Amino acid sequence: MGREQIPVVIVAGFLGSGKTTLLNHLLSASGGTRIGVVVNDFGSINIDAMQVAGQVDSMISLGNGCLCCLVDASGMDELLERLARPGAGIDVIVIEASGLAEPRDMIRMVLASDNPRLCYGGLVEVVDGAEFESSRQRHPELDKHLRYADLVVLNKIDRVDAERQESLRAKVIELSEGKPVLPTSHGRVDPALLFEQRPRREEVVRQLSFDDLAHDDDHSGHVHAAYESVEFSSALPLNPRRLMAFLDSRPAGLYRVKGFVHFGLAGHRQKHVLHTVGGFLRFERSRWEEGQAHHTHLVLIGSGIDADAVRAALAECVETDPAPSDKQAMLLIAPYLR
Ligand SMILES: Nc1nc2c(ncn2[C@@H]2O[C@H](COP(=O)(O)OP(=O)(O)OP(=O)(O)O)[C@@H](O)[C@H]2O)c(=O)[nH]1
Repeated sequence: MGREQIPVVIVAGFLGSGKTTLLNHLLSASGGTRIGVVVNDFGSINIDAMQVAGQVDSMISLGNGCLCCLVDASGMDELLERLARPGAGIDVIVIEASGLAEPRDMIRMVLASDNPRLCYGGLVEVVDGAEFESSRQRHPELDKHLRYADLVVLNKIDRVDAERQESLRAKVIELSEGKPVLPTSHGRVDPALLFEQRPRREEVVRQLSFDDLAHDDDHSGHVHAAYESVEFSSALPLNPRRLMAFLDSRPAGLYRVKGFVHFGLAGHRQKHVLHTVGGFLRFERSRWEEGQAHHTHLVLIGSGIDADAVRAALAECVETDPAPSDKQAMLLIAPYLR
């Protein structure tokens, strides 16, 4: 079986919003997941400490260049190629965009990559909750950045009065057009939201861990970003038309869908691995493991989603025809097949 694809997650956000803090949190809470990091300003990341802790296996610095200026997609490809080479053993790549980067260009560069080992892992836009209104006034383009986000981390919520938090969140949801918005402090997002977590590898000698090195260990009173996770399984095949209708109209708050689907149509009985991040959708055909019963299993993750409604909508996608023959329906899947 081939290696799983490596998601490339872009962390963007205005200057000082907390991108580096979020990245440091992901590194310290990643367990055994190996994160390859691309940063273009390493001033604030304590690289020596991370290397001591064995948390960062590969790090590529772009010095003082702005990442979004690398518009030549092949340049980005090369950069990602180095982190994606099988020998590096990297599970996920996180690009920390400089505060001035144009998120749309960053997404385009990642999507343009033709490296089959990589997949788009989403744009995480970090917002400084405390400075939100004043930053918007000075930089109206920030509103647009929110629209491109797959997930918005509403950071520094500890600096926002309790009575203002709800209206602030509502405003960010409105500007991001319904994207999942997670209020946090110190970027404490559950890494499971962004990538698969692996158990800590035993060979990593834990003399000194990043947790030990991190300065603010006091988690009391900190907000942990809340999200919902829904699981759906079916031993019966799914109807491709109905599944595509569900995916086309999925709520904006549904950040990720991952898993595999069984469409019981003759000629299309392979395992269809499904991966969505925000508005991005991809199917990949794969083989069922030896002896594995053909079935569907999906995990759906989002914020502000109605778990029962999502489950009910998926139940509606179950094939009712005992001998499905609508092969045309697979044409709806074809544009998303890799
Ligand atoms: N009170 C508070 N401070 C925070 C929070 N998150 C980050 N900070 C502080 O805000 C400052 C900026 O955080 P960074 O993580 O460096 O922000 P950044 O987005 O990487 O900044 P640039 O690289 O300059 O764009 C640092 O002093 C952080 O310690 C938070 O949730 N609450």
